Amino acid sequence: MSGTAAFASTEAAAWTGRAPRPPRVLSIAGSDPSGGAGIQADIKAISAHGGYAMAAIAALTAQNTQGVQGVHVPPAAFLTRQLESLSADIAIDAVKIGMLANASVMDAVGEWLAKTRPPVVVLDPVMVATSGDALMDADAREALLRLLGLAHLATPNLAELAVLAGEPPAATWEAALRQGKALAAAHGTAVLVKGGHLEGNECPDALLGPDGSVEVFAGPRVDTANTHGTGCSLSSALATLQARTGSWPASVRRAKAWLTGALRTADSLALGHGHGPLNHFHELWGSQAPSAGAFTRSLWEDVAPQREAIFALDFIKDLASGTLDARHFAYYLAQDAQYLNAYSRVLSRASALAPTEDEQRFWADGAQNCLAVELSLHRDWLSRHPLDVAQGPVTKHYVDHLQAVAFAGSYAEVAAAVLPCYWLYAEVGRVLHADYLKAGHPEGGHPGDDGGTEAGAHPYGEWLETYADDAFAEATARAVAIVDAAAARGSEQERARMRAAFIHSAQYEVDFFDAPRRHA
Ligand SMILES: Nc1ncnc2c1ncn2[C@@H]1O[C@H](COP(=O)(O)OP(=O)(O)O)[C@@H](O)[C@H]1O
Ligand SMILES: Cc1ncc(COP(=O)(O)OP(=O)(O)O)c(N)n1
Repeated sequence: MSGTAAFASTEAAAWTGRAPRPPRVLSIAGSDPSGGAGIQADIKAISAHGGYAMAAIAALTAQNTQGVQGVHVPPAAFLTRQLESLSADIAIDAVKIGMLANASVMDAVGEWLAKTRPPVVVLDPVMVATSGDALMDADAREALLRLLGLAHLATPNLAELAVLAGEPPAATWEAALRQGKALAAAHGTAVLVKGGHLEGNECPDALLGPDGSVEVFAGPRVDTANTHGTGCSLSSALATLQARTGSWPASVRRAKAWLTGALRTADSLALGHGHGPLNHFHELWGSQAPSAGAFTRSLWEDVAPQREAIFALDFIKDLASGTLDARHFAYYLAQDAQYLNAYSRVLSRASALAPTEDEQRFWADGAQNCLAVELSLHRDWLSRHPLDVAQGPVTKHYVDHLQAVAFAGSYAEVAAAVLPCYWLYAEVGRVLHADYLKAGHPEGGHPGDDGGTEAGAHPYGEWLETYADDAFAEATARAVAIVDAAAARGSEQERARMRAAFIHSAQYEVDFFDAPRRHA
């Protein structure tokens, strides 16, 4: 989706906490006295993302982790009084809307929004609690749709999406995306389709623009029953991050990484007997520093969707089978040469920031190797497959991201950002090389120096052999260990930034392998 370039620069500012002042974020929602969802969750999520939280209470509930025992809706006119008191005095940077129980409350909020026009409005169309209890009157759909037109982003779960779309609940992710696209186009509002209620190991979300744009955010499904308030917390985090970064994709990426951490550590709160709350302040409260290897193991698990995506790419499958279009291969090499040049500079930055001489030397060696490989690409491959290509969009975005981290990030963050290039490349090399040998190709059974293909030889055999290089595997193991050590020394917040940088780079690795098919 467009906006990725803008994302690279604004995101770094958001992550380094250099926003000039906290955005003022208003939640208009219902109260959950157990603190897991509603206003209480919103205030925590806004605060966790550096916003100043305000709240106008649209409903009171009696609820706990097991269900909703009662709902009281104050008169809509009193909600209007709360809203007008606020906007008469305080400039509001973002609004998150949650539980609005009936049409008159929705219309009151709609009137105030139309008058006030806050710069960011996120609508989480709460209808039913995780426990299954109804939180919205069944006849309020039309009023909710009117409100949708006043929001910049709506964040329905699959059941809510179906109600808004006027269709049965989507049974597949593809069907949900179709419903989300139609809703976004019909109301001129971006829609975040959420995969929380899907089955399987993955938990994707997708940002659908009213212009038909689609950006999918992969994420692992966390195995926990403590999911009370995920939708409330996500939408509040998004409103706050959007006010800080001005970029929806950047906000979704960051909020999702945070939410995954909040779910991962939710069980440690051990609250109630039903669906307990998320750990909103997992980045602030910290936990014990991770034990050796645990941090990078969790990173590896985080990027399971990216690893899977790489091996599902036509580029990788065709490279392995030898059927890859020579033009695509040449494009890949040309981009790789350009990438390596920039990557070398980022490794030099890691070297400059390194806390020990040993690590300083390790990254400096890596930087030098990149330049050597770049040179050999030009000498050995690009001279045989000449292709005059400018820097492609994926190369640019990947390099922008790395440079943003190198410019503004700590040593630990830079190390985490450069790690996927080592680790995923080594993994691809390991798997492709093993398949290559399994298919009966002998070591050294590659084309001659003239670039011609000998009968029966794999056209990319030489390439695949250099891919599975023992020295590179060793360097990868060392980079992994360095990242673990840096994570153990860092704070919980720094580890969260490391994780975000790592996941971000891993996604660019996928895009990089897919770029020849899209741009060659
Ligand atoms: N078990 C889970 N593991 C990881 N992410 C989850 C899990 N459950 C929900 N999410 C995420 O929480 C957010 C809310 O999603 P969802 O549960 O679909 O909506 P709601 O909370 O409104 O019912 C989404 O970003 C979704 O991907
Ligand atoms: C007051 C209030 N607002 C919203 C909800 C919904 O929260 P939950 O059931 O956890 O569902 P998501 O927030 O995950 O959509 C609620 N229970 N109470």
